[in-house]
Amino acid sequence: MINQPAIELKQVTKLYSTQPLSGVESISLTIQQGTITVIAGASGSGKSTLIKLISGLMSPDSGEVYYQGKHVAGPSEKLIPGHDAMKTVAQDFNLNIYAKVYDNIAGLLSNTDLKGKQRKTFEVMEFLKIDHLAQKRAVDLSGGEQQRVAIARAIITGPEVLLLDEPFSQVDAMFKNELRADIRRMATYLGITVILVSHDPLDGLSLADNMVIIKDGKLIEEGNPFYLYDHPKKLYTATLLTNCNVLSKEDAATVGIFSEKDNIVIYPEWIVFNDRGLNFYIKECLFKGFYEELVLEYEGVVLRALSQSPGRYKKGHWIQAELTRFYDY
Ligand SMILES: Nc1ncnc2c1ncn2[C@@H]1O[C@H](COP(=O)(O)OP(=O)(O)OP(=O)(O)O)[C@@H](O)[C@H]1O
Repeated sequence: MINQPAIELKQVTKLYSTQPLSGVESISLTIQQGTITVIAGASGSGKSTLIKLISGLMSPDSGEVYYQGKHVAGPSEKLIPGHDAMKTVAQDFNLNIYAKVYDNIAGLLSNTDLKGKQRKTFEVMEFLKIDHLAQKRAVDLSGGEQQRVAIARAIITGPEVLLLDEPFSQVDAMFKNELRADIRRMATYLGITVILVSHDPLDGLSLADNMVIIKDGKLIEEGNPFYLYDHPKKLYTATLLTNCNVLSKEDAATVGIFSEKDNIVIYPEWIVFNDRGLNFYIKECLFKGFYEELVLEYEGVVLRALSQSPGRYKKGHWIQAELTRFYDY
């Protein structure tokens, strides 16, 4: 059910004794049951460490992880590490690559009820649209198909929480959309709480109920993706979620924005072409399909703007553009 905390992290710290120290520090986070949480951050920011801590595959140095109000036991407290209600799909998929898809999935169920085992395996394969691949060896599948088999293996035993480590890293744009839809179906129809980590937050914008931004092992900001995109409290969030322009206060003043803060952020879509704006020189027109990115210059200050009329503006021409919004940090 939505709006019941499934997972709670209280001041969780796990530091590796590297120089400088790395890991995660003092992370407090609440994850509601049946929701999709996307943990986004650059490579090395601590995302994989965080999901290992949540699922009990690693113990925190300090702080506590709770699942449904109960302490999550770490590897030293359990014979088989990992919380029984949680399953992780790691980046390497962990498949038996020379075995058939069917056996990769069915092999996780016991043989006490063979008919039930077959039925359940086909149910899960159908749910993930891989039933036609049942007799193929995993090694002969595409990366996207292997990913689905890995997810099928993870959900066949009915976990309550599914953790996905970089599920979008090896798949093309078309498959990303299908994968997003599958993840949403698992949360909606199976009631699974999904936590996924991605170094590219744009992968998660349309999927996440809650987005968590981490940087250098610290939780920077979290919230609904729409709100985070539109009202980032931190410069880092703005630069991670958007391809924004970041100006110094001096450059901002040149284009008519006055602030005492050091960084002035202007999203490309906040630059509007009308006759109220400054007269910019068009340095570049970069065709992107249904839109164009224009690189504009005004007295040495360069800004990227968007045009939804490809072909309309030309490199070397001039254009009037108004900067309608900004944030300062
Ligand atoms: N077992 C370990 N021993 C020492 N340092 C580690 C260990 N595991 C991770 N680290 C370091 O901790 C930091 C966080 O690593 P982690 O794998 O959690 O980050 P990540 O955000 O998942 O990165 P990526 O996106 O590259 O997978 C990195 O600097 C990494 O080098």
